[in-house]
Amino acid sequence: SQKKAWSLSNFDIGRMLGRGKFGNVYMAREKESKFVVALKVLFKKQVFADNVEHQVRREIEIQSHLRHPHILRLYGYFHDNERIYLILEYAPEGTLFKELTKQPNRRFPEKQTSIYIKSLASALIYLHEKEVIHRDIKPENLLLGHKGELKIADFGWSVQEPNSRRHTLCGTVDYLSPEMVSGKTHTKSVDIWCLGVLMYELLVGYAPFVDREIKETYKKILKLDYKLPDYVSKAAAHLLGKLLVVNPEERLPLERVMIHPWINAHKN
Ligand SMILES: Cc1cc(Nc2nc(/C=C/c3ccccc3)nc3cc(N4CCN(C)CC4)ccc23)n[nH]1
Repeated sequence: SQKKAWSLSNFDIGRMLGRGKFGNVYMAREKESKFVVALKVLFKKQVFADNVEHQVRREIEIQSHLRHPHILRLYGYFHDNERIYLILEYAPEGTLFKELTKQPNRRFPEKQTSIYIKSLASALIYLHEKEVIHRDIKPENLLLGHKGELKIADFGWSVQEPNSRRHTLCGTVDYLSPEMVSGKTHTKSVDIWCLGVLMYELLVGYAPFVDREIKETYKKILKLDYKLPDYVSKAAAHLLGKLLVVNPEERLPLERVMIHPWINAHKN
């Protein structure tokens, strides 16, 4: 809800948090309230050059109406001659990508992974109810709140962390679903595939179909060619087998993910 007309003079700008394809993200504080936000700056020249202006409008329109504990808030936006500014919720614990690299063996324990996956599934159910799909939920686009809770933070932009591990400009191909690799349109079910790819990456430390050659990754995706290390539990392997399914119609519905035994094992 764009109640107030914001401008740069309302904010003290802090440190740069990350470098995006269309501009950078800074910590900022609203002067009157001292409320800390993240300010995402998009350069109009870059946005128009890449002809994504309609996408920016759509993303702002969608994101500003979403209210969910695991989806990063967009509080408002404003622009000047050169830039568009998005006023975003500040997530104080950084990106899941960074947290993953800090873990022993660069992978999360199964209990922690199940908590992340359950949060994401509930956010995706909410998004699907609002007919919003394909939030590319890779670790670079997931942030952590002050209690370490997960927040989907993407606007559909491929954001490159300063030392991001994936250097393809359009974001990694590791998360592409078979239907997208074969150029079909994507439906909500693409998010269930991406949830499976993310679950694998958090448990193992790298994506299931990763390869040096993009063409090889595509082949592996289409053939469902991935290996499960033996330390992955049977229950986790069972859920992965229900998410990483080539036929979009056969993937486990998100409501079923929420009640899967592996997801709720940490309850007891
Ligand atoms: C939109 C947003 C970001 C955000 N918070 C943070 N973003 C990014 C990195 C952001 C980024 C942006 C563009 C491209 C790549 C990364 N890094 C962060 C790093 C943080 N720290 C402090 C906590 N440390 C454990 C890790 C480093 C804290 C918040 C961060 N809240 N809301």
